[in-house]
Amino acid sequence: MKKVNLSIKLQRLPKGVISKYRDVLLNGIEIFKISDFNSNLAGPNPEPRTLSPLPQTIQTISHSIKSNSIPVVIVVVAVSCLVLLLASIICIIIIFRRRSTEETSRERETTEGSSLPSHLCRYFTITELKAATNNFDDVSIVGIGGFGNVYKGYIHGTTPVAIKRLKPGSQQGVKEFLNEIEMLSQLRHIHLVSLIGYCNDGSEMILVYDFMQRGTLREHIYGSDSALNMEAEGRDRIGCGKRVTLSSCRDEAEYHSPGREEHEQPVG
Ligand SMILES: Nc1ncnc2c1ncn2[C@@H]1O[C@H](COP(=O)(O)OP(=O)(O)OP(=O)(O)O)[C@@H](O)[C@H]1O
Repeated sequence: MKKVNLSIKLQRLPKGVISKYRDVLLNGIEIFKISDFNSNLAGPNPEPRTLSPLPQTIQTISHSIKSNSIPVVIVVVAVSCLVLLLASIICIIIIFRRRSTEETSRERETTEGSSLPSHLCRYFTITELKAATNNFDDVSIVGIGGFGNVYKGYIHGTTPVAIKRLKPGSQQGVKEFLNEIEMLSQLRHIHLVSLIGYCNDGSEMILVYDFMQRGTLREHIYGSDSALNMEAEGRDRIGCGKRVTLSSCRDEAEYHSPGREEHEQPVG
């Protein structure tokens, strides 16, 4: 039998430590023999476990703190899971909504522009053109023609374009709009302004051209003020000159639609 010196120490609780056993008196001590793992009491005592440096009371307190914090941890984890779940649901809803909106607008674009040659020139949405012209701000207007206001806008942030927006009650209508798109999207010539694209969202009819920095042929030859005060005779001459220019263009152009109305083109 292994001899072990046993000692019992009685002392006051350290300051600040609260225990429900504070007033307990030591009446007696019971000493037990510890059985081994086979419940056998015959052998020597097993090696005593190294005691924790903390007194039992402190262990009890820390244990009670631990057991108190378990529900808090559970609540925190549960709330975090709930928040995560809600966030994922919201994300999924947003993604689905965005996808369905994109699909709807794509469908609208294809149905509305189905009769138009979208493979030859680009289809712009009204949102893109609003962004390009600062919501069709009057400050962006560079000219007014028979079709409507012509705005200077920027696509891809830097590329300047002329945006012709059909005004309500314009003399030119759907037929001219379609004719312009079909003809100009197939006709490319160095001396003719290029049609980049169009927009037909809702009731909008908008044409997007290369922006001609130096204005129209008329403005280029006569200046913008003189063009406004031109005599009828002068206008006729320009009309004639225009036809000459266009007929020479026609010879060089890749394609010319026979139904195309000849009119003045801005110059590059
Ligand atoms: N591609 C362009 N680049 C720069 N300015 C342009 C462009 N197209 C038009 N403009 C400006 O807008 C004004 C009006 O042009 P627009 O072609 O609409 O008039 P229009 O000659 O009456 O033709 P239409 O009758 O076909 O509308 C022009 O005088 C010009 O100042």
